[in-house]
Amino acid sequence: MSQIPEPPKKKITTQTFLQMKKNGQKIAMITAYDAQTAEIADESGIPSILVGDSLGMVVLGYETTLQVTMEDMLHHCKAVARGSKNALLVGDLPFLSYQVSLEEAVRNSGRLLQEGGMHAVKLEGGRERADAVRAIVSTGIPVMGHLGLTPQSVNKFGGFGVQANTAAAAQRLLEDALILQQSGCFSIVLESIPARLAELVSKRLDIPTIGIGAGAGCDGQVLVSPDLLGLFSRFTPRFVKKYANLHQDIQKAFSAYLLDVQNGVFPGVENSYEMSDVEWEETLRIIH
Ligand SMILES: Nc1nc(=O)c2c([nH]1)NC[C@@H]1CN(c3ccc(C(=O)N[C@@H](CCC(=O)O)C(=O)O)cc3)CN21
Ligand SMILES: CC(C)C(=O)C(=O)O
Ligand SMILES: [Mg+2]
Repeated sequence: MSQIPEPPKKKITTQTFLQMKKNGQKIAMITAYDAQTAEIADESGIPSILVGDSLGMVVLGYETTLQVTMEDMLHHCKAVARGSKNALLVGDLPFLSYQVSLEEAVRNSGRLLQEGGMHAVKLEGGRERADAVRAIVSTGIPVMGHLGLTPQSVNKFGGFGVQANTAAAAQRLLEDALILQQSGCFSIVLESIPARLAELVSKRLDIPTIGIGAGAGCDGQVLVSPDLLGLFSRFTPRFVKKYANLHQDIQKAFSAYLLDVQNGVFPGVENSYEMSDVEWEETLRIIH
């Protein structure tokens, strides 16, 4: 077999995102919250990783994303940054970190880059966040928008249901998307909206849309990694496709380990350490 090394994979930037849309190349993104997952994503050639505030629901055990803090996000952003080499890293701004003032929005975005090792930030909302987007982008920090089902507003929506499924709401979402683009966003997540609306919005925008529950007409897709791995099982949104059944696999492994321990089958000699007979004889001689 030839031993020609693969050319080093190039670092993905926000410019790559824009170029991929121009070239009609679909953009794949997954969430990650730890170094190990980020490393595997990188090995797989996934061009972009989102450290989502879904962290709160899939890793930390909260019912919603509202409890997630900047400190939580930074802790996991740092881990992902340590595990990733080439992916464009986007950090979610948690609830209350960008809404109170433009100063806080810039400060907290900067922290995700300076301390967290991210390359860009994501925030939820449309026209009401245009000033925040402009302030952050003017600092040199790329911003990804997020429209449709914005989970930090779950208490306003009354649940995690589909959004923008009326003509008026669809028109408003398109307007918000155009405002976010105008305000300087390099990309927008479209979550849980009708597929044909997402396709229309994607065609109207120059910046790439990244869909989750928004159909095949988006410029890219994002999924929560424990969802696509079949690891998270408290609920499964319609938009999730499971590419593995890790929940079941891990449960089987744990059960097998439990049985082995109970039956004295584990550890075997192959999992144990020994000392030389000479040292052992000496040990028995000096201990009583
Ligand atoms: N594991 C996980 N996956 C996600 O995609 C995700 C999170 N967590 N946490 C943050 C947000 C919340 N999201 C959610 C959460 C629940 C539904 C859901 O239950 N959807 C149902 C319909 C619910 C309804 O109509 O009220 C579905 O069948 O799709 C969808 C998106 C998306 N994000
Ligand atoms: C679902 C994605 C878009 C997200 O915002 C998250 O993981 O927090
Ligand atoms: Mg999020």
